[in-house]
Amino acid sequence: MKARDLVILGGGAGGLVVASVAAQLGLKVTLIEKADKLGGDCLHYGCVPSKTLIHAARVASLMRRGPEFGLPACEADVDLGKVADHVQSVIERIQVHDDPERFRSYGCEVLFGMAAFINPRKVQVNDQVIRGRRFVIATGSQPFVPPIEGLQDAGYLTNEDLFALRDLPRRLVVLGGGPVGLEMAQAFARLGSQVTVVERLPHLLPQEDPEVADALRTQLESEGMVIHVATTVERVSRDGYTTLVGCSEGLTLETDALLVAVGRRPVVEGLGLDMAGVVHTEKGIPVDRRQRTSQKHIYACGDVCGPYPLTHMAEYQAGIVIGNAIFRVPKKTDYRVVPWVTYTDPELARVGMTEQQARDTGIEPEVLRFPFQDIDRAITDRETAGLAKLVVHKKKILGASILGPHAGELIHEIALAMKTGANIGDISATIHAYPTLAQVHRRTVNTFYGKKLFSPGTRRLVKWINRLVP
Ligand SMILES: Cc1cc2nc3c(=O)[nH]c(=O)nc-3n(C[C@H](O)[C@H](O)[C@H](O)COP(=O)(O)OP(=O)(O)OC[C@H]3O[C@@H](n4cnc5c(N)ncnc54)[C@H](O)[C@@H]3O)c2cc1C
Ligand SMILES: NC(=O)c1ccc[n+]([C@@H]2O[C@H](COP(=O)([O-])OP(=O)(O)OC[C@H]3O[C@@H](n4cnc5c(N)ncnc54)[C@H](O)[C@@H]3O)[C@@H](O)[C@H]2O)c1
Repeated sequence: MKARDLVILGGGAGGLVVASVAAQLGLKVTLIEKADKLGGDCLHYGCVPSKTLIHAARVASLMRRGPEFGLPACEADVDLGKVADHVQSVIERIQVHDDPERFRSYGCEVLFGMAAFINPRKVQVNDQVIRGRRFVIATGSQPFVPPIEGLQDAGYLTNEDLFALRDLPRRLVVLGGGPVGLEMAQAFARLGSQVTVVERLPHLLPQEDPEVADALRTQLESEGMVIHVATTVERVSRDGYTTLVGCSEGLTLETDALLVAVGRRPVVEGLGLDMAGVVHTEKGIPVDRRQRTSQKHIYACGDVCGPYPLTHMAEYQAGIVIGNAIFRVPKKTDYRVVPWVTYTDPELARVGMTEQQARDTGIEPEVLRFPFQDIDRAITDRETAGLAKLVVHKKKILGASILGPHAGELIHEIALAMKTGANIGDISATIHAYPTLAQVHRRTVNTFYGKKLFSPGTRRLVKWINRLVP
């Protein structure tokens, strides 16, 4: 029986980072992936295909918007099969980084098959049993499909089959107004589907600041999407090729395709976690701040443990695992400054607290806002929808929500300010190039200083100085 220093279950974002570093440091590492290729959800069914599709749909939208720029209008005659081929080609291009041979060249053993613990020190894959000193569970998550009457019989799509569609559905109902639902709803709407979103709660993106989420909703509706919030789907049925989606308040939607995007479920089944003595629930595997499970030699990272089901967080947690399991230093997670982005157009980016979250901790924050309609670069690009909103206390930034063009890039200036303890005065004092979208940060913080600068007190002071000093 083989004995390894580190055995990793799952070759997605989290598992691959740990495998690559551990093998290059000379440890005996085995990486086990149940699919027939490495890369996980992000590469095959998540970030990469979704962002590629979003960009293709944006190009279609820009073609249509030609006259806004003095150019001819051009209605894109979309062949979804060709778009799907393009999406696949991008996956293949990025897949090169996750080629098993690359990992093998570092000395990492890569095995394909379903891994399961048979006891706290041993994992079985196919007919092999592998003994390990330490383990990392990085098995990710899968789409949660709610128990709605008739849904299984009527059929539905999830992110696992959406990107393989070759025919554009004329009508698409999206169940769930979270990041997956909204990104895909807008992309399909721009490619030509009539899209309706059904969200159970009163606001889209319920984890975001409602003011900013509602501004995004207005924008999506202006593009022709129909959005029902505070609406529950009660039953789904099929009538020939049409799917009937029965909702609360007697609303029935007719559609050609139904996308279920109501959240994720961590992959904990079939892993032999009971045999390993690893505590788990259907919400995932609880870990401490060093990413250790209830068995201290078994670590977990990524969607399987949360709390942020995002690729950059799986990678961040993988770094904590590397610190603890490989370098044996007690490195701990710190979630005070975590940025994330919903890649709608405009993008909605967030870091730190919302206004309400700050109030909930007993702080009375200063809230600074600035609209993109007054940012020159947004005007030149005709991308003026949205605003930046900063939540500030004693000049320190507690959080930010940005809805606007390239908000996902812009949020990182705020993330860096928060991480380094820079205050709004530092942002105001930093020269920002003209005309960039990043000027929104100076303009936002200057709404704070503007009030003080042009106050009656300062005006009196200026008058007085100018009288006294010749
Ligand atoms: C549509 C969509 C869009 C997304 N867009 C973004 C985005 O823009 N930005 C972002 O940050 N995040 C995004 N995410 C989230 C992101 O994909 C996940 O957070 C990320 O993939 C988590 O990485 P992971 O390593 O935990 O899991 P995964 O990448 O899913 O990897 C887990 C791997 O474990 C394997 N596995 C499971 N069970 C076993 C077993 N028993 N034995 C062996 N192998 C096993 C799986 O096959 C899989 O390859 C998106 C998700 C979706 C669904
Ligand atoms: N841009 C990104 O970074 C990105 C993109 C996609 C996904 N993700 C990650 O994947 C995770 C999963 O995304 P998601 O959008 O599937 O889940 P989510 O949990 O973030 O959002 C699901 C939405 O569906 C709603 N909902 C739940 N049950 C419902 C029902 N029965 N009927 C109608 N609405 C219902 C919820 O209120 C919520 O608004 C996210 O939390 C995120 O971390 C990230």
